Amino acid sequence: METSENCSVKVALHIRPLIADERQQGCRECVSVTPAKPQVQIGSHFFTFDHVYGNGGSPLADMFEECIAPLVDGLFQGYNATVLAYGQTGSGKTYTMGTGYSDNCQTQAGLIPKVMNALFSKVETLKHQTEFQLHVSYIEILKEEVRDLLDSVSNSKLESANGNSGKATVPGRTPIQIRETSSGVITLAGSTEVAVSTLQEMSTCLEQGSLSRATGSTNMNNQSSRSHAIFTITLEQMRKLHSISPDNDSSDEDMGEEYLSAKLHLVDLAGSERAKRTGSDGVRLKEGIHINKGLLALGNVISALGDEKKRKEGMHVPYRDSKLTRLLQDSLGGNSKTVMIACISSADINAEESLNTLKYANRARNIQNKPIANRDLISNEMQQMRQQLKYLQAELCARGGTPADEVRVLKERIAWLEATNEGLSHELHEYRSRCAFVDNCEIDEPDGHIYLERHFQSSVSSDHPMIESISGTQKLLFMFSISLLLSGDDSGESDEAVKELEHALLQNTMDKEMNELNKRLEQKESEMKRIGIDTEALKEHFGKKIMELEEEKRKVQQERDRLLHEVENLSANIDGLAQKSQDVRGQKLKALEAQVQLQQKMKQEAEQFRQWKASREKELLQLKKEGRRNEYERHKLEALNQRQKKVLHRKTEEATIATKRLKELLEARKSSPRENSGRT
Ligand SMILES: Nc1ncnc2c1ncn2[C@@H]1O[C@H](COP(=O)(O)OP(=O)(O)OP(=O)(O)O)[C@@H](O)[C@H]1O
Repeated sequence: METSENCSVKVALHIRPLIADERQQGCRECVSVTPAKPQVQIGSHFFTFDHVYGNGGSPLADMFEECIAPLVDGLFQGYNATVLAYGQTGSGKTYTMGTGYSDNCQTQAGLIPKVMNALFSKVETLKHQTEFQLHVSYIEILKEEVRDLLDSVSNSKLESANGNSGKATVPGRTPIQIRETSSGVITLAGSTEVAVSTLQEMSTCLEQGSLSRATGSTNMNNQSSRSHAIFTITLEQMRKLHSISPDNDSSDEDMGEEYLSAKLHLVDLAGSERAKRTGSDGVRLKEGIHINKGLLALGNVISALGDEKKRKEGMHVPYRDSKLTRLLQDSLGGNSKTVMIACISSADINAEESLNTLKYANRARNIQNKPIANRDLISNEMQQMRQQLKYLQAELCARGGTPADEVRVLKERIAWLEATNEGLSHELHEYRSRCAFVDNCEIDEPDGHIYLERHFQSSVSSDHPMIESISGTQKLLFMFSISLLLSGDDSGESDEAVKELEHALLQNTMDKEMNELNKRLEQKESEMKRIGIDTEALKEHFGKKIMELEEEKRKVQQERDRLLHEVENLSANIDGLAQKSQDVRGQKLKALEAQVQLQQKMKQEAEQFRQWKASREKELLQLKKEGRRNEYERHKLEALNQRQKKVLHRKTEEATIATKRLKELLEARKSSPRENSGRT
């Protein structure tokens, strides 16, 4: 695949005009568009988007050409694309996308039908050079479940089961699973991919699927979409590649094939809604809750991706929070060119929801996608080579001259070099054959004339080193001999001249050698002389040096002895110090030991004291206890004493009374005999 380039999500705003219901309610428009600018104002808030359509902005009819057609073109270059319609319920998403399309109401054709038209007209123009294959799939996410809108079996079953289209999952049928390939591409396992080859076939798929989509009536929309729907067109192409000749821009050479594949997701989201306003309950309410949940997850993904700081910090993007965000993973922050169509109603009754949508869409503008052309590996390599070729051509242009000129010059130069090379090879060949011929001649002519001729021809120039070495008359003779030889004179004179020449050469060489030897001898003699003169001085010099060295040695020895002595002293000192420190350490140790013993003693004494104190306390307690007992006994005895005293007192009183009575009785008895005696 190609290297990616960053491209932000484009946002187009569609402002729906007031509908009949709203007019009846007396609603007013609350959104205004800044003239000639893609800017809107709602209350005190201003928002700028890539495009604004409706309500004073560009006409909605321009939306396809301005926003979507480039995506369709991109499909043919292998770029994935996504068109995403977002907005509150009843804001015009289905109207804009054209998912509610039917052949009978072409007037309201939304974006999808236009995409299909553009796609097939382009296929038609390119079909001669490219092989195309088109597939469509159509799914919806209803209550967090992915459903296949093109599965005729499930849909017919549904229809017969419900008497209605697409409202529940088919029992026994495996629900569509969302999978992620190793390269991070999101796929749907088990969804139907219908191969289509005509516009009619694709329209039928859209119409059939849209009929199967879950819709329902709410207070805010008669035909409200109750699910998020994704209509996906897959375009595969196999292109023939041709090289472009630099001379004329026509293609001339077949360069193999290129495979490209791209997907276009056309997403019609369910609208955000408030149960109070839609008046939904039961099933509708549950649907609404799921719809809002999915949209909230989408909002969180948009927030995470749209915040540059968070993005740079590599913050987690919660794609896995819902099926919707998982399916749109590539469309938001991934490999896709994405256009979001934010739909709002201009009615003041919807102002709050519209403001929310504008904020949501504004954040989406910050999302950076990384679209890449989906080529197979070989095609990709080819593409890179083609790009390299382009660069090289551009470089040639930059250096001056058109690439065609440059190429022509280079071609001419190559041709000239080839011709020169050929000439030189030819010459070489000739020389080789001549050499072979001369060698043969040498063998055939033992008198050596040809041999000499060959050698002297090459050395006939007077600045040849051999000739240079011959001086004066010899040189003249030599040159003369050669000229004789070369003149082809075959007489006895030439033989003599040759001999003379050889002799002269030999003599010359010997003279030279002799001279050389004499020179060297002279050199040696002068050297010997110089050495002989200097011997005494040298002896003296080295004697001095030896003395100096001896002196130095002596000094060094003295120094060494001194240092050794110092070291000994030091070691003795160290020993003394060590002894001292050992003594000090011993004393300290003793002191410490004494301290420790004292501490131990104190501890023991403290322990003994504690024990003694404990026993005394115990004794005290016992004594107290005994004292208390004694006290108790004393009280008891006192009480007894009191009681006994009382008894004694009572007894004493009784005794006194008895004594008194006895006394009385005795007195009475005493008096009675006297009376008796008196009577008697
Ligand atoms: N540009 C427009 N011009 C005229 N009418 C429009 C326009 N846009 C939308 N409408 C009308 O507004 C109504 C609601 O539109 P639509 O069903 O497309 O909304 P929606 O956003 O898809 O709602 P939901 O989320 O509930 O499915 C429809 O009657 C539609 O015809």
